[in-house]
Amino acid sequence: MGEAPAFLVEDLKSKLTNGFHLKSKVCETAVDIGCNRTYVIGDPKSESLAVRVFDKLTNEWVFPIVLGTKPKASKGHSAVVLDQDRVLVIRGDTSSDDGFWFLEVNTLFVREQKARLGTEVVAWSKGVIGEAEKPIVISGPSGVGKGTLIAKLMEEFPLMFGFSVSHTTRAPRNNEKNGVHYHFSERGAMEKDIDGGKFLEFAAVHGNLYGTSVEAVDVVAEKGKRCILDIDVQGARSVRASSLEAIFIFICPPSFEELEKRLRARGTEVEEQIQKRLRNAKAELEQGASPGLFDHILVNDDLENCYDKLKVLLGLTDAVKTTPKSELVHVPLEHTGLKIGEKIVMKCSAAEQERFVLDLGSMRGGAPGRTRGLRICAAEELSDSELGFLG
Ligand SMILES: Nc1nc2c(ncn2[C@@H]2O[C@H](COP(=O)(O)OP(=O)(O)O)[C@@H](O)[C@H]2O)c(=O)[nH]1
Ligand SMILES: Nc1ncnc2c1ncn2[C@@H]1O[C@H](COP(=O)(O)OP(=O)(O)O)[C@@H](O)[C@H]1O
Repeated sequence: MGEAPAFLVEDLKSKLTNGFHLKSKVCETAVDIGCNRTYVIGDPKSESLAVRVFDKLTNEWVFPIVLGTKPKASKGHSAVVLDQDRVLVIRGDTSSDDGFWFLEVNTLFVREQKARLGTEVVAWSKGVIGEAEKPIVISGPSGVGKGTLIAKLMEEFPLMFGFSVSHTTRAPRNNEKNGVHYHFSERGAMEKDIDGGKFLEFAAVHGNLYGTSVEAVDVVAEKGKRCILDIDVQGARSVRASSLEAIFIFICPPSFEELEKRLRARGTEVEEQIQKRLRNAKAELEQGASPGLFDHILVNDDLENCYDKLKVLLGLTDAVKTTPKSELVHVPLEHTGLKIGEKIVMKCSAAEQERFVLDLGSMRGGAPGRTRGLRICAAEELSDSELGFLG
């Protein structure tokens, strides 16, 4: 594979000196990161946001493994280098809740995956406007009442909460539906997806494999709902260490005897499994008390009482706060932009008067999850010199 045709790469590069310009119908862009690599994004044929890398040291094209939830195809996009770790890709002709995507090329997550997979890796992370409500992690020993409490939340607030459907190698219980309670999986297939970086966390629990896929969390966020994860203490530790900021709640039984009584009364495990779960419960109860792991510990004695406390923790008792959805804007196919510090000043073609600022100053998170905290503000918030660019 010879040298990239210079006209292709040069033509495609965002003109970074004074901003970047998307000529309408441009389905391929190129940006330089570092002195040896040009990242080419897009494919004119399929309009997909495929990624390939031209390595100037070897004069070879590199086709990386692409992780994370991928953006949909786009009739045109623009690309601007934010720093040595990520490129902002703006999909034209979309609304702002699906318009801003981050191609991560050297973040900690990408570097970890490169080391693990031993090959070139990039990862997409979808930009989320505003501060989506934090996900909620609920842990506790088998039989304590996690599922019961979560079911009550989902029933009372169906539009607010979404359940992160885990994968597991455990066999389904009589009342459990595949894709609803769990994605019931073969161990081999699940391990392959874990190796492919598709899981936020996974753990061996009671002799089975359980895991939360990135998609499982994104699907809930995609619906604008608050994600609830029912995962064990090992999973809680992994999420605590990840870029996914969450609220961590541990549910305790009023006594060990009561826990055993509930587990037996539920009638879903055979004796051997009950014994295993009770043995594990002792360790889980200790873990639940570990400093800095869980934000809240709730004793599930009387169910209604515990449920009321859970709602207080989640701020559900007073008039439900409707966080004002930040103004969604339309990102037209043809747009021009200028990166000024942590702001992207967007100006649209003459025909469209939209002009707005994408403020990245408080963005955080990232692949394999989403990049949150983006802010859209009016151009009027700009200084005169910044406005000067808008003409
Ligand atoms: N780490 C992790 N644990 C999970 C996940 N899904 C379920 N678990 C935990 O696995 C344990 C067993 O779950 P399950 O077999 O449904 O039994 P239950 O606790 O009696 O409902 C529970 O502690 C769950 O919280 C997951 O995606 N990741
Ligand atoms: N506060 C409670 N008092 C008595 N029984 C309860 C209480 N909470 C849950 N249960 C019952 O205990 C059993 C285990 O509850 P479940 O939600 O399946 O626990 P987990 O999901 O933590 O394994 C179920 O039969 C449930 O109806």
